[in-house]
This record gives sequence, structure tokens and C-alpha cells, in this order.
Amino acid sequence: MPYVCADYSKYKFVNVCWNSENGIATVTLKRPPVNSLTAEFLRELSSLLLDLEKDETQGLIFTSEFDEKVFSAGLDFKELYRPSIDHAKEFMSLLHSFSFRLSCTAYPTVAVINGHAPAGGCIIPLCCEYRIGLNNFNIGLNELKFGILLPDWLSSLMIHTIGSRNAEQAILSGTLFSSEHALRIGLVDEIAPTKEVALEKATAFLNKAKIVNRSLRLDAKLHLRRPILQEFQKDIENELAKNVSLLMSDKVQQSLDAHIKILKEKRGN
Ligand SMILES: CCCCCCCCCCCC/C=C/CC(=O)SCCNC(=O)CCNC(=O)[C@H](O)C(C)(C)COP(=O)(O)OP(=O)(O)OC[C@H]1O[C@@H](n2cnc3c(N)ncnc32)[C@H](O)[C@@H]1OP(=O)(O)O
Repeated sequence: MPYVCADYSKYKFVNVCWNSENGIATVTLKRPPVNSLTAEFLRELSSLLLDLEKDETQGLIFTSEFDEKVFSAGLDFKELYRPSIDHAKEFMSLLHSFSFRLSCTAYPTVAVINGHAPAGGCIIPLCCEYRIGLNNFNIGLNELKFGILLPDWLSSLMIHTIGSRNAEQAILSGTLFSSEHALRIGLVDEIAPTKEVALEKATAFLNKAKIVNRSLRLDAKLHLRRPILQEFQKDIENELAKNVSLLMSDKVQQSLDAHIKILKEKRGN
């Protein structure tokens, strides 16, 4: 059983709960109000994955503190509105490296999606090996509606998860799927009536993974995910530069401005 060395209380935006009997870490995302991804949050998540690796975790479950509301609202609109060029570069690099790291962990990974997961909010679930959803939430890659062309690694994750035909339709239509629809196309593997049941199902998935030799399992995972991992590693400098210039473009900045206004109006402020 793993001996927990890292100090998980240092993390600001996640709560890490270790089960010392089975070595499973349940990581609850808790960056208020909606777990939107900022540079600081991504840096923390990346560092957490390294700590879990060192502590030889036997399995990782991601879930959200904001139960029945939001798993993650995606990239943080406010941080990405008119950023400095240095910040834009840093953000894109952190998003890329965290997503890559999560896609090839030595330990098995599950997302318990207990709320909405639009656009960038779908990245953590897609990088995980297994997804369990609760009812009444929306999930999907609707980036085209923001004028954002998906990076190849993200399209590749979607293709790996739901197949090319479904991915083409989902991405080109920018659809956010209901839980039931997500289950039909394989974007989630199971639906659970409550978070507690979802966590039980997640543990059952992770326990099954234990039957297999750990290093053999990792070899197989890396082999099966090779097309995704190749997309992550392909021409990284160019890919990051492309995303930075897309973010800084007038079109995307205007779209961000419009969305920030919509959210403000919704709250009446
Ligand atoms: C924008 C990125 C450009 C990148 C260009 C380059 C591309 C490179 C590759 C990137 C690949 C991946 C790309 C991803 C793009 C994105 O992820 S863009 C974000 C998409 N997300 C959304 O559209 C979700 C928007 N939010 C909502 O729909 C709702 O807030 C909710 C369903 C999540 C929750 O609803 P509710 O519970 O009713 O709460 P609200 O009152 O709406 O919001 C509460 C609070 O949260 C703030 N907020 C919501 N979403 C975000 C967000 N994404 N970023 C920052 N803040 C957000 C909202 O403003 C409220 O704040 P206040 O309390 O009013 O201060």
C-alpha cells in the first residue's frame, strides 16, 4: 500500500482524500465559483499529478465540490480576456502539459462528472480513462461556437472516446449533450443517480484495474493511447503559438467579451 509522503493540504483548489486501504485518491475540485481553469489552477493540478505518481496512488477519482451544479466551466473567461502575451503563452503551455500528463498517468483515472462540463470543462473527463455522469448536466466540446478551432490533441481525445463519426458530428455542431445523450454516444460510460453511487462505481472500476500488473497496464495504456499522445507531442512549439495567436485574436477576444457580458446580465450585475 502506498505511503503518503506529499503534503496535500498545500493545495488551494483541490481537496485530496486518500483511502489508505485501497490507495485510491479522490480529488475534489474546489475553485469557486465554477472550477474554471486558470493558470494557477492548472499549475496546481499538474503538480498534484506528480505528487500522486510519487506516492504510488492506485487510482484517481476527480469530482467537483459544486455538486449537481458544475464539474468545471472550462477555461476562465475572465483571466483570458485581454491577457498579456506572456500570460497567454504560459496559460496555453500549462493547459497542454497538464492535459498530456493526465492522459498518460501510470495509475487509472476516473471522472465523476457531478455537474456541467462545457468546452474546456470536458478536458479532465476526456483525459481520464472512465467517466461517470450524474443526471441533468451538459457536457461537450462546443468551442466552435466561440470561434475556437480545437487543438489536434483535444479532437483526438474526443475521437478516442466516442469514435470518429460521433466526434465529427459533436465537434462540428458544437453540441453540449445531456447526460442521457452523452451515455448513448459513449461520452460518459455510466450514469449514476447520486454522487455517492457514482463514487462507488468509480471505485469498482479502479479495483478492476488492480487485477492487472501495474507496469504492464501502463505499457498497454500508452500503446492504446499512442494516437492521442502523438498529437500532444507533435510540433508543440507551433501548436502553442497557434493557440496563443487564436486567443489574442480580435474574434476570440470579442467572443469572450460577449460571454462575460452574458454571464453578468444573467446575474443582474
Ligand atoms: C476562451 C478561451 C479561448 C482560447 C483560445 C485558444 C484555444 C486553445 C485551446 C483551448 C481548448 C479548449 C478551449 C476551451 C474554451 C473554453 O473552455 S471557454 C469557456 C466555456 N465555458 C462556458 O461557456 C461556461 C459558461 N458558464 C456557464 O454556462 C454557467 O456559468 C455554468 C453552467 C457553468 C454555471 O451556471 P450557474 O450555476 O447558473 O452560475 P453562473 O451564475 O452562470 O456563474 C457563476 C459565476 O461563475 C462565473 N463563471 C461562469 N463560467 C465562467 C468561466 N468559464 N470563466 C470564468 N468565470 C465563469 C460567472 O461569471 C459568475 O461569476 P460572478 O459570481 O457573477 O462573479
